[in-house]
Amino acid sequence: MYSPSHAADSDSDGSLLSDVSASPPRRRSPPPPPKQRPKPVSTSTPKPKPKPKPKPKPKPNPTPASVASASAAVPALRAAALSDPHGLAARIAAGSALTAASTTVSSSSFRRLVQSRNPTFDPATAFTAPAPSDAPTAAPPAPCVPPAAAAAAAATDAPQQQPQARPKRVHPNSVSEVAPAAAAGGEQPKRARGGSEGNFVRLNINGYGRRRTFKNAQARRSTKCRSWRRQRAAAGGAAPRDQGDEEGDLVAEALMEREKKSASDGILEVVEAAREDASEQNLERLLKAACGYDSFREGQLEAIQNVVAGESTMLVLPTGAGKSLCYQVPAMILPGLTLVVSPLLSLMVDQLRKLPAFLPGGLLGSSQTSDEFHDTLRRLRAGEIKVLFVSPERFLNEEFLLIFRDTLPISLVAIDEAHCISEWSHNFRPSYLRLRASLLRRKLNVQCILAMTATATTQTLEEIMNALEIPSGNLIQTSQLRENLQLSISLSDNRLKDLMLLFKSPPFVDMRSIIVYCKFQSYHSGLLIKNRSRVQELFCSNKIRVVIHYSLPESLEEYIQETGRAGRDGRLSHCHLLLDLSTFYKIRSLSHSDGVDEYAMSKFLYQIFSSENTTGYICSLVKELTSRKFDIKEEVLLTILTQLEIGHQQYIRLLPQFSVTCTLNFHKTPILGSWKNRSEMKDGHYVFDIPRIANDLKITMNEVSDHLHKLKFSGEISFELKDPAYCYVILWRPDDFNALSANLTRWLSEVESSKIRKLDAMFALANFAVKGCKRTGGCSGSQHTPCIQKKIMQYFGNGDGTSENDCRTQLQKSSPFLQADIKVFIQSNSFAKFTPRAVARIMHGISSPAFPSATWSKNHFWGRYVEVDFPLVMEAAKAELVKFVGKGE
Ligand SMILES: Nc1ncnc2c1ncn2[C@@H]1O[C@H](COP(=O)(O)OP(=O)(O)OP(=O)(O)O)[C@@H](O)[C@H]1O
Repeated sequence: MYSPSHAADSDSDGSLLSDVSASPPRRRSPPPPPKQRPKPVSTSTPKPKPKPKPKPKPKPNPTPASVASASAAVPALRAAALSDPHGLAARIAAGSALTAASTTVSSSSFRRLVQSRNPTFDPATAFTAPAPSDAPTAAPPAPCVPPAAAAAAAATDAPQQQPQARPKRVHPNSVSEVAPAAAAGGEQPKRARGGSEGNFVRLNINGYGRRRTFKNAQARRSTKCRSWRRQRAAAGGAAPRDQGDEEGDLVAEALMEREKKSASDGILEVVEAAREDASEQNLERLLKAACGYDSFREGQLEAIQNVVAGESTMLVLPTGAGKSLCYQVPAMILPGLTLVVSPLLSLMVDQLRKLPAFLPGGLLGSSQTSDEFHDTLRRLRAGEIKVLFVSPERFLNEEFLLIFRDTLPISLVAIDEAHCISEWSHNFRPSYLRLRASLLRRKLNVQCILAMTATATTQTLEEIMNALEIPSGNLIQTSQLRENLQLSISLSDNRLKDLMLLFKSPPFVDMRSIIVYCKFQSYHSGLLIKNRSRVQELFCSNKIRVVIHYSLPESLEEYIQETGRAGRDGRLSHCHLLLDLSTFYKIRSLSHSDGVDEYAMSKFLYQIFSSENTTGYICSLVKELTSRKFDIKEEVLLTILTQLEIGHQQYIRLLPQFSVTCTLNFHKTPILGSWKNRSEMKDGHYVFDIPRIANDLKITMNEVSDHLHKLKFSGEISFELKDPAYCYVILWRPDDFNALSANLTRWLSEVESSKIRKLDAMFALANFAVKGCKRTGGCSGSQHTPCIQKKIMQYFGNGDGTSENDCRTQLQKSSPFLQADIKVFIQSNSFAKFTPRAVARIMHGISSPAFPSATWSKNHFWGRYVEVDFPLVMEAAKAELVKFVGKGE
């Protein structure tokens, strides 16, 4: 197993650096097997939808046995690591374990848990308290009051002293007003009841009150008019139902009756009608009743009908065109849960807030507190959530899958910003790599996927549809451009001055709400909270009329997305781009910050699969340490690990990230024998590695952590967790490390090239507008709407997303002083172990984990050659390093 101390030792030769001496001899890697290409994607605008084709019958739900046999295909892992890796099942069943603080160590469930997993575990030795002198001598602090106890005390005292305030009615999806729930036992926020809100929908459209096995995939397009009731009865009727279910049904039925009576707005009736027959008329009635809109916008109806019929669909609508509605309406109709995967917390919060009032939503983000997480879990299990927003990081990890085991049927997975799946998109996200139809089907029994994006080239669309197994006939695409945007560009050598001038000149001078996109500073920097909320509100309420790009966007996709923030209400709006060369060079340089040398990749792979890391055991890589050691950014480390998990061969299984080093102090209970043996004493504290304890005791890291929390809440210990790490279990060791590292390096370098091509295409467009446009096709002054639109259409119509670009001429091919400067630089910093890439990054002013800007930007060569193409600088550095090493310096 990897531990921080090992990390420090294992690269003692420092040989990762100064790798100019040839990499270890290796066989050339075989190219990865060719990807299966989907049928060609039509990009006509808008595209008439082909007649529905008969589809193969959806596969029946895998039985638990079939799921078990599928998972048995991978090498056997320890039961402990697989069965309940985070103790979630237990926590879900028993409520929050953290609040059960009264248990003592000797009677704790922890002991039973360890014994059940590890029969050879000897509690007598493990839990025998050593002599008191072994315990740290620090004076015990005042006993902590467990939060649950404090909450309970507050709950019993408070009402006697104060008259009860009338509960405030809140929108069920109000983000700001719903306080995070206290741990179990604490008071939960009250939800709005009655009328057409929360409960009404929970009971009537969730279907959780009764256990149905309805699967929307069973609906066919040709049966859109088939009764939803009949489908439900057919699918669910045969399943044996136990008494508990029947009771649940009765309760649900009774409540449904009650709620029906109070449903004054008749939404239930409209929802039922749309379930019976998802015709245009019924869906429009639902749209009117639920959202208040009279008609669907282009693409919406078709997408909704597709999804309701259980057909996976790719939806490409411009920003602000109303993509969210395409999962909201199906969520009202479909019986199970709708999961929405979204890349940014702010997006999720915004979408959650915008759910119709009676469509209850929840959120599971990667930065949630444990209380928030447990509150969402509780609401999920209580059937109070119909639409769940999930971050891609949370999605499909073991902890997440456990939530859905057995209980919650999922009708639809909607993937927002689906372009993040494709490494050829402008915004590739490693965590999106896990979103594959095969995985969704296997792990969550999801049959229907809705992928949504505002911008994607044909190559990106192909890749998304391939990964999500969306038939080419199910692409719904309208123009990626909105007609109400006036696009202008001007060349600037003093952007701040030009920005100020712009603000003072028409039409910008009359505008009250403006967004300025700056690459290197966020919108709220330096804003007072009041102003910041106003900007946020304007941003969310579609009232932005002007967008100014102070820096060049990194791709045409980004340009479209960002300009798309303006005029979302359809009114004429203005978008101006200030083009300057220095920003272009800076951004282009930064595009090289993710690259990895093959040699570093190979060393990293050896670390992952180090012989200390036993197959089937929990292994960890401390993020910061590993990143510095291999000079690879943390996101790139994660990308590589994810590839090892989801590639053609599954080498590892990623576990949730965890802080793996624990520093412990005992206040009451002397240290557990088993833990003591595995700890080091440092400055009077016990320090141990959580994965090591988990592996030795055959329990999960979450179980170790839960136990620590219990002891902490009962005032027996205090502890600190540090060293956030990537955690994984090895399933399969690579046969050929060299081939694997060559493949991964090549893949990363292709991703990097694609990023650069996109930036170059953006630059080419802007450069053409300011220098090449003859202003004959309707362009005038800095107004370039016609020529920009034309170029954008060409770009998106072009298979690989590239377009002719003239930016390369802007980059210098070389410089007479480059070689000499590199020589001086290397000689004057001979203490450092450089790679050619590291030298080139410094010459380009790019910070990296091993050569951070905080240290290296003081060097006067920092960023000096930003205008010379990066690969050329790398070549020059390599030549100099070879000479330097050759001389034995
Ligand atoms: N059929 C409709 N009629 C009127 N307004 C609609 C309709 N559909 C959606 N809208 C409104 O359009 C606005 C934009 O919708 P939404 O946020 O779903 O757009 P989007 O396509 O997801 O945009 P982005 O790509 O920027 O996230 C919302 O205020 C929404 O209520």
